[in-house]
Amino acid sequence: MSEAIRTDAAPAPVGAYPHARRVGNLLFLSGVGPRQPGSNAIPGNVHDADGRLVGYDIEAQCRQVFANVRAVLEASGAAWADLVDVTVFLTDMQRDFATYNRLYAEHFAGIDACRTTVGIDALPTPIAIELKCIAALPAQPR
Ligand SMILES: O=C(O)C/C=C/C(=O)C(=O)O
Repeated sequence: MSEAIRTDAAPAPVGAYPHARRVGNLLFLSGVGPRQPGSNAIPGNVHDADGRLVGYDIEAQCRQVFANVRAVLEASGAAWADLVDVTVFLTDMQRDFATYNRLYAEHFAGIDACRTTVGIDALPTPIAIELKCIAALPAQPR
């Protein structure tokens, strides 16, 4: 069984891809950032009068990206506890790792998902964090 999942509860993809794809009991999530579903606003981003990004709040972005991952999981019939592998992309590792790592620990306590954190130059939208997740659903349907 293979099924693509799309939902209005998470920010719209910025290209030709679904929010997730389920293959058997494995659920592969596309990369998701902290844009707000329905508006594309990015929590904590600060712009100058000309609209240029002059600062951002990594804590607000972390909380929203975790909420967006949860929304995709729930739209797919999965739960936060089903996460087994998480890849995290940060555009400013030096500035943001400690805050992100603290919030990650709060959200993933008891989950024991594997994790990899990668520093990168940029993401397709002006965000500071993106998550790429894999979940394993229980064998029995919920
Ligand atoms: O969700 C975003 O804001 C940006 C993420 C984009 C991608 O992961 C992609 O285009 O592949």
